[in-house]
Amino acid sequence: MIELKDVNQKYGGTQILWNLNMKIEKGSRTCIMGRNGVGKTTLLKCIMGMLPVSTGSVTINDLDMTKKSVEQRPEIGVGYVPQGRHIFGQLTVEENLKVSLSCKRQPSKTIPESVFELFPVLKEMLHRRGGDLSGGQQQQLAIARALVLNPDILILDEPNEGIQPNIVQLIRDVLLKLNKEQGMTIVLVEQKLPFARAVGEQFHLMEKGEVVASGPMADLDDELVGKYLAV
Ligand SMILES: Nc1ncnc2c1ncn2[C@@H]1O[C@H](COP(=O)(O)OP(=O)(O)OP(=O)(O)O)[C@@H](O)[C@H]1O
Repeated sequence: MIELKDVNQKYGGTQILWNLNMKIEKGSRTCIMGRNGVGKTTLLKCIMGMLPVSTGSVTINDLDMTKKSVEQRPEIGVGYVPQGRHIFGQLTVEENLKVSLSCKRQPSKTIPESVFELFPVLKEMLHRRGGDLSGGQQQQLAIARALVLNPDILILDEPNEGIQPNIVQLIRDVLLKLNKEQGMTIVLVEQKLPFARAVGEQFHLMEKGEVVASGPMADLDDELVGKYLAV
């Protein structure tokens, strides 16, 4: 389980997260939602150790994550697909995937075949430079790079931004499959309601750095959508 208790976070003098509390159950599919700028990416970066929390606690399976480095997250079984993908444009698809293998959790030096079963285009593009791939292919690579380490928890920050509909469907199917067949916990920051509803079982809705509503996805009704998501 991922648990955040009374988390405050500041960029310099500007406070972004305010006494934020959130629980994400093991094996769940959870969507974190909210309008632009409410602090969703900041929250994920705090979970990933990319930003320090000012006060409060972040635990994963009862381990205090505020004391662990970014590099220790994969060993604990946490995979991260950042907003904007951040693949290495000058490296080939194969090299991008192998970068992850340098992490201790994966004893093998071979890219698991399972990532190519999920994203067959990556096998075809294995020797192509990351920077030459389309946006949709880059996103598949970014997800595959996290999966190479066989995480128990996969955290994705708006994986569908600027992606064509057939790849959005593929990503949806992959996330559902990973959750159903491997029990992988899926944590998704998502602004698009249809995708969030298709993937998420649980939601947390954020506004101005706080969680304002949480529950099963069926409880995300028109009133909440109108109040906290509509633009
Ligand atoms: N490096 C930074 N320095 C200062 N302020 C920042 C920094 N990064 C983000 N912010 C501010 O923190 C607030 C929350 O940003 P964040 O990216 O976490 O929101 P978000 O909900 O993920 O938004 P989006 O949906 O647009 O990605 C915004 O007001 C943003 O301008």
